[in-house]
Amino acid sequence: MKTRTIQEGGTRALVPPVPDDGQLSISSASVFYNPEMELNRDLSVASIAAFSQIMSSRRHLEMSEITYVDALSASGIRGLRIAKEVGLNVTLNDWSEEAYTLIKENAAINDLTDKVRICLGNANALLHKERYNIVDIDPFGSPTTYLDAASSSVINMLAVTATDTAPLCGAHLNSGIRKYSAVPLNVEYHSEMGLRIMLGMIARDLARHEKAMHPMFCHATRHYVRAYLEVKKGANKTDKCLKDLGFIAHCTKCTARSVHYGMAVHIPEKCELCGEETSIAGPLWLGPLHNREFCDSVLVQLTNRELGKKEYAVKIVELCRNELDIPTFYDQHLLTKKLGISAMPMEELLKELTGDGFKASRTHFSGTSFKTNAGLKEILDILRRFR
Ligand SMILES: C[S@@+](CC[C@H](N)C(=O)[O-])C[C@H]1O[C@@H](n2cnc3c(N)ncnc32)[C@H](O)[C@@H]1O
Ligand SMILES: [Zn+2]
Repeated sequence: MKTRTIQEGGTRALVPPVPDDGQLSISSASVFYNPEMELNRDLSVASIAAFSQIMSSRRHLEMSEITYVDALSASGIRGLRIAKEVGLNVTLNDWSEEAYTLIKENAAINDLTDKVRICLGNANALLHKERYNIVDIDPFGSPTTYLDAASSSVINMLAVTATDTAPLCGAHLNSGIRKYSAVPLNVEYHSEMGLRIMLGMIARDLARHEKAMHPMFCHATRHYVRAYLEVKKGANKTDKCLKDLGFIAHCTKCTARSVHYGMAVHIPEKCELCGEETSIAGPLWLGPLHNREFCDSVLVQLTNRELGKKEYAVKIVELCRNELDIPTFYDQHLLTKKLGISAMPMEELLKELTGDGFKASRTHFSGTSFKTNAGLKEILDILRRFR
């Protein structure tokens, strides 16, 4: 296979050349390497390092005693970075023979041959057979077909990427329903919707194995969503976790929304504000997306490392750290456009909301979005005040 050398963080790797048309697709390269995912992998290194450090100090473990698997490795770059830059006991798996050969070469050029285990086989077979402290599922497309096996395998942390943003966000509705056993809505907070639909699915998969999840840090970009979830075993913990599943009722006319916790709940059919019929999304995850202390630890890890996408990564984690635990956000531009007035500076808007006694924060989802516990009516009153 023709290859070129790339460097991410402190790790080098041989990867397939960029296709002639510059378009990356699953069929254009025999082994998939996506340079756009460097940010995702930089954040993985920092997040998994932060989590492993917490584990190692709580349980008096050496980093090399903590097991990590990248069940879908491709060139191996993700897992090799975790081995080299974090020092965990890493297993890399892929079912493609070409990927397997390339991972071996990449382990060798990083002096990791004796330190990592490389497997050729089906990710689900491996994960149903073996237990790992940290399980990473980073597929091309939807992670759902790996979630049962990953839930069976995981002991402490599950990290999951989904790149099928159109089904997740309601743009391809039937595909979303088929893959995630849930109804997403293509609304202005569709990126958060996608993340919460994926998390809802993961919570239900883990629950079948009597495991509960606690999101530590989750983020969405235009091309994917990614979640780092602490996992705990036990029926009671799992029952408690499932209480954070539910539905969102959204009014497509005025954009008011209400959240309804539970799997069998009564959801009002009419918008409480304008009386229009609501659309229902779910079941999805309504609980927190981030743990503040964990985000602080990830920030320390990012600051202390040489990373290609460090600046952007820090910005995302800082925004996530300060995001309110509220399941939807508003887009200021959409609201002011509807009102026919111009938008106010975001800091001003947040100051007005907090001045009126509400909580308010920016979000990492977009520069024009904000979260608040104020109702739509109160938000519109503030925007009109500043027209
Ligand atoms: C998106 S790539 C992985 C990218 C990699 N995690 C990274 O960060 O660069 C997905 C890989 O999964 C492999 N794959 C797909 N289905 C699989 C399965 N059921 N078992 C094992 N490998 C599989 C493909 O061969 C491909 O190399
Ligand atoms: Zn309404």
